[in-house]
Amino acid sequence: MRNGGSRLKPILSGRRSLSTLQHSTPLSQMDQSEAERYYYNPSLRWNPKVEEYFIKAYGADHFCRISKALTRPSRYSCVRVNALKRGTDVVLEKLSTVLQGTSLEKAINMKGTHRNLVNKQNGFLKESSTEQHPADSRTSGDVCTLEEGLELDPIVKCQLPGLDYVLFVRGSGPQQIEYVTESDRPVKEVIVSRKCAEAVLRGAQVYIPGVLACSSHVEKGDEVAVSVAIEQPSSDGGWAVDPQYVERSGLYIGLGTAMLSRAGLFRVREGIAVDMHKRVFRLPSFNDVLEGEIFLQNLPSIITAHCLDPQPGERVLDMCAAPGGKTTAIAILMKDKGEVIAMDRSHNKVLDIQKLAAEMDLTCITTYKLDATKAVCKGSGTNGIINSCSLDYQNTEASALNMEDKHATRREELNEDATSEENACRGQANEKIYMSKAEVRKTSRRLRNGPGRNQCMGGRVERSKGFLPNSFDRVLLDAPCSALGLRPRLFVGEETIESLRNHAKYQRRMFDQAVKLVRSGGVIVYSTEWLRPGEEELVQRFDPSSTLDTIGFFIAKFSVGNKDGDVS
Ligand SMILES: C[S@@+](CC[C@H](N)C(=O)[O-])C[C@H]1O[C@@H](n2cnc3c(N)ncnc32)[C@H](O)[C@@H]1O
Repeated sequence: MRNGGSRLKPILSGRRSLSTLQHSTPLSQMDQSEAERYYYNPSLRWNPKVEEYFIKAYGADHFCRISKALTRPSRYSCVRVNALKRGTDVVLEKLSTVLQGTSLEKAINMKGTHRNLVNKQNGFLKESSTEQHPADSRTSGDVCTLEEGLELDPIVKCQLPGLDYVLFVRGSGPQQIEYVTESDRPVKEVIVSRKCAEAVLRGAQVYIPGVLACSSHVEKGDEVAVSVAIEQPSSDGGWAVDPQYVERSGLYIGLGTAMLSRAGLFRVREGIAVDMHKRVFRLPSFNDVLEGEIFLQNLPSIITAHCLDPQPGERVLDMCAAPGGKTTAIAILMKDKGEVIAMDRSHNKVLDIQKLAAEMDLTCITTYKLDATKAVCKGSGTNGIINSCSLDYQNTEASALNMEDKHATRREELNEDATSEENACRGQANEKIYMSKAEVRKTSRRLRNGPGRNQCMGGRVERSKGFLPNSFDRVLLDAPCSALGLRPRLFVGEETIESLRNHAKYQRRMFDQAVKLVRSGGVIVYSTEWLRPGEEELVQRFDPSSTLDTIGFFIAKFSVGNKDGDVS
């Protein structure tokens, strides 16, 4: 990859929110290096001190492999079936039909497999195929690995005990893609935010908020090459995204069809911007597929809820619950009987939990906006919930929040910030000689993540002042963390040694609250990322060649004794 450091433009140099990319050279006249930039091989940028620390801790080779593995998605998508609505076999058949009838079929390469769902064996739903596969020679009773299972069948059931409501859908990659046009003209381009690209690599389409820049003259229906704007070192010693930055070698994630003209991409605020038809990593998109019947979720997240082992009729607390993946898994395991209290610090995210619960037809979930570090109430009350008050936001600023909450919430909600403001903000960037550091940070974050949502989404959220000690049978603490370990990750430079350590300190405060909230004899499950200082031993065990969807995840289950003694 060429080093374009000297060609870096300052982050705020863009004149418009959606920059125009200029291409004038026909492909045939491009020099070799320019034509060769169309591939995918990003290298993960770390904070130098974190890199130094991890190299020392894990060894250069192991760390290099971890770093590379993080930039690639897993080779399958993991789907949790809403067992209260459908049986896994029914969903498996439905999914096969849905996938066969659409462009998703190509994505998972179903060709050559003649689906004839006949046999169930060892948890994998097997099929008769005209092609004999070596794994077919195994005798009844053999257990095949996930890799083998997916070789045989594009969709397989999980073999882990108790997890037969989990399906794996085969993907593939990296693929070689030809970025050429018939007319020998340079392919038109769309540059997307990093968060958008990470989702696309996992099978999503490119949505409008993720688009940062676009070639001129893109019309609806044009084929466009999609690349990602990743943070680069900036002149002030930090990191910055410049969607106009010309050095794009190794940052191409596929080809798609523009669903709108360039002008349309400027105008519209939501919807699909680019329908990806050639992906570097082929994984199906599950947008609008069997809504409410399935949920796309990483395997460790599913295992976390499973590990909590919630029982029907119990009272369970999910302390950092949004968007509600684990909350809904817990409610389903409880057969929607009992009470799952799902809290999150962010108003909008609480709405996400409500939306997901409604989509899955789950009624035992109650949501609250509450800071998990203050989850134990000080006063007394009934029913374990103190002084909860109801707040009704209708697209207003969160003016009713006190300042402390407001700051905390703002940090979380920066990713959800204003689309309309963004245009103005970036438009003003050139004209303004002075911008406060906060404004620069905000703008930089938006360039990185895409504009996201506009303030509060509107909707009713209950705000709780906390719960009584010993009031839950089980508590899940899926603590906020660096998420280092979830793949794909295309940039990790913002994590410093200090921030990685701070996650642990913050989590400790939440864990102390969890211990108070669970009753004697109850259970706490704590889950977080793996890659952080002080836990080298765990990381040594990680195999970067694994195809798992999460390469660093830590789950711990604590049985709480008589509360006077220790938690074990
Ligand atoms: C790892 S995510 C949780 C994912 C979720 N458990 C799921 O499976 O869908 C962490 C969540 O913690 C929330 N959070 C961060 N700090 C918090 C706090 N002090 N109190 C409550 N929630 C917090 C964030 O808003 C974020 O939604």
